[in-house]
Amino acid sequence: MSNVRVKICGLGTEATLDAALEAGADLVGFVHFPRSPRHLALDAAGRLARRARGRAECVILLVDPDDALLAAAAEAVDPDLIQLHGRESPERVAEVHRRTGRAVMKAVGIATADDLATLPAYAAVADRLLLDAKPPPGATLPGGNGVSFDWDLLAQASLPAGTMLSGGLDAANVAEALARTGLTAVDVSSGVEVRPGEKDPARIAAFIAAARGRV
Ligand SMILES: O=C(O)c1ccccc1N[C@@H]1O[C@H](COP(=O)(O)O)[C@@H](O)[C@H]1O
Repeated sequence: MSNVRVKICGLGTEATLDAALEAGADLVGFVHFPRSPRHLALDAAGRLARRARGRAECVILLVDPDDALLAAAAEAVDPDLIQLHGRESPERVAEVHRRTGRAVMKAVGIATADDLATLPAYAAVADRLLLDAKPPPGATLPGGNGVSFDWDLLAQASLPAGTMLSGGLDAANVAEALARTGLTAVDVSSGVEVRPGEKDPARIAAFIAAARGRV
């Protein structure tokens, strides 16, 4: 599917950012969450975002940010999208949009069919939804864990256009994930790394080619 939109998340260097842009990434993500091996200070994320400007949408990933962090991230990174990957309520998602004037992508963890019940409330206030696996027991991160959820749960769900699929995707499974869910947008972090936090240009290119059905 050549119209598939791809986000590469957790980029941390100019070289890997350039690799993602050259391979045709539609969105590039920068993680600001100190516990993550992909954590970037806001000024570093801002430098990479300026490098990508005009070539891809820039996303700053935050987890349960307070108002001060939101303002600092908007100022330093000037993101096209703020990805909220914590326990933000629908009311908080709406408030983040109102306060920053930025588009907001809300990540929602999916483990069982019950989790789909929360989606309409988020869809009403978020500019985009991103569906991720819930963290496995003992995980210290709310995302970026390289684990998938049962894609077939989405068969009965009515999802807004542009909803992104994430969680444990890689070049070997992304085509099947797209086919099974019917979604047309994907996000990857661990699946294009050689070790946590270290992106691999060859894996980034392979992932984007596989997502677009070019292999
Ligand atoms: O990537 C991280 O370090 C991260 C930290 C905190 C919250 C979310 C994070 N990443 C997001 O998690 C999903 C799935 O990642 P993976 O491909 O399974 O590793 C993705 O949306 C990332 O943006």
